[in-house]
Amino acid sequence: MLTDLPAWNALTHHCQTMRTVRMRDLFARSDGDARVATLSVEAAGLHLDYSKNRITPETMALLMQLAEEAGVLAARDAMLAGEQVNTTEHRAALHVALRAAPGEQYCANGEPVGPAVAAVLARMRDFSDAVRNGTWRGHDGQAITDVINIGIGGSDLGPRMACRALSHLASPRLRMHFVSNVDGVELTEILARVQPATTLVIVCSKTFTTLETMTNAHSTRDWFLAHGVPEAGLARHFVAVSTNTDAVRAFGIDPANMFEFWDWVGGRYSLWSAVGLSIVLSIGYEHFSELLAGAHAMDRHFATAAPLQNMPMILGMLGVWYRNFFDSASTCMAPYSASLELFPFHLQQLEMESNGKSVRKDGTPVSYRTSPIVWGTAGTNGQHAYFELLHQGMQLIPVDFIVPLKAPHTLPGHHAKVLANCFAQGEALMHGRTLDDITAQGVEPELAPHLACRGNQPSNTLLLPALTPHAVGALVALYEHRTFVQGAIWNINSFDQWGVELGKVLAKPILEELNGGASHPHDASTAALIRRARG
Ligand SMILES: O=P(O)(O)OC[C@H]1O[C@](O)(CO)[C@@H](O)[C@@H]1O
Repeated sequence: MLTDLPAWNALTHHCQTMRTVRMRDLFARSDGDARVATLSVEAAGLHLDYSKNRITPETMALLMQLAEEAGVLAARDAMLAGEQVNTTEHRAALHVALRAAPGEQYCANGEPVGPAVAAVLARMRDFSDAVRNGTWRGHDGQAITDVINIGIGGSDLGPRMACRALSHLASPRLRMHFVSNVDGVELTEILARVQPATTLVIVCSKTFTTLETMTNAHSTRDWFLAHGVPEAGLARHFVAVSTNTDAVRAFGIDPANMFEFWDWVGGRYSLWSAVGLSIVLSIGYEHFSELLAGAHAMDRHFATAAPLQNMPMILGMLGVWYRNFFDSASTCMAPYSASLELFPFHLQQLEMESNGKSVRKDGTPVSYRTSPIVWGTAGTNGQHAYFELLHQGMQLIPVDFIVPLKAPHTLPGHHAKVLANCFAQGEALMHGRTLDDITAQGVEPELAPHLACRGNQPSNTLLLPALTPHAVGALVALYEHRTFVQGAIWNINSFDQWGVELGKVLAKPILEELNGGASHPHDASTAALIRRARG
């Protein structure tokens, strides 16, 4: 039992002390520089300063002791060894194999996966080169100008986020579009902007059965046919990314135009696989290789660095510290870069679909908190929206500031303002503004309480050298491994997602009823809503 471990008990006691410690006092001591040096770490080109946390070196030692006692390192090694760590689906979770260096060998179910991975990557390279250089053309011989990725969840969020993050490297000849929502609005808007003869569609779905994706794919296919593309010409406009060859064929896409991936790749860990085809098309294979190399560098770091120097372990255990010992319910992601604006959405699926669980691997209920709510938006926008609550609200909400040191553009003057605001927010959250501070400035006593900022709010600051594919790859892999560390501590299966199935199952009979079919039994509220919708 996690809560019976010696380190858990030691942390429970230690937390009593740390609740009363103010970070500004820790920084005010003469060893402030030493604190920063001790509580900073480098990995895969990223720099993490985690000194603005409610911790001391003793806290970190205890957290790593907990990781050791809870078997996190053994769990990591089992994942890397290709064991079936996804225990309910009896699958390995080998996303690291998708970005392995040549010569590294990973096996799923005892079979080496490297050759299959390399073969698909080679096909992705050849295909994307052909589309990008105009060799692959639409049915009437025109070059492709627009690519639509139709997918949802992991088949959308990862590639959409990466294309946005690296849009400064995108081919000016290819416009990328992403459709996920089944509501038809996204698809209608995109189809109004593209021409069928010059549009390539990627139907991206691990299962090739997902309601949203298949609905959007069928509507798009109908749109092509209605706009003069003959059935025989569709092969120039549709490719598939999937694990399900039969369903791809049944949809009408030749398996020769299918880019395969495998059941040991979880949807939310799949942007490194053929699911990243849209990324390759957008930024080119060389850049995609650098993205993989950045993730690989983080994988090697995670696999080999000592716990106290191990960035994913540090971030993961800090998350456990606040979630389990301070009962913090949510965590805020604040990338100070519009290019990274979709990163919090990617993380929402990564963390909450992975660790939003309440039973342990053996099916028994957990007796402690699991995944916090992950939320956030790009800075500096967030400052003018919800940061008030971070500074003056009631809850403890750790913040991760993520910022590239160089801008992906050449507009003068902007980036220093981004950095200044990012650093200032971390400083303000940590330092706060006490009544004494305010009174010393001569503020009227009635106004003073309204100006006070509680401070002592924890944050991490993660610096990327620039928005290079390598740095973005390392960043995403860092958070994948952070999620893994936390799942291992909580002893839950971070690789299944049975909870989302229930809603999918219940939607089927409701859809039949909305389409005029017979009624099914429902609770009174749902039945009334269906009656209203039917009119
Ligand atoms: O790629 P698929 O099979 O269409 O699934 C899409 C998404 O649906 C889920 O299975 C559940 O929402 C995700 O885990 C997955 O990324």
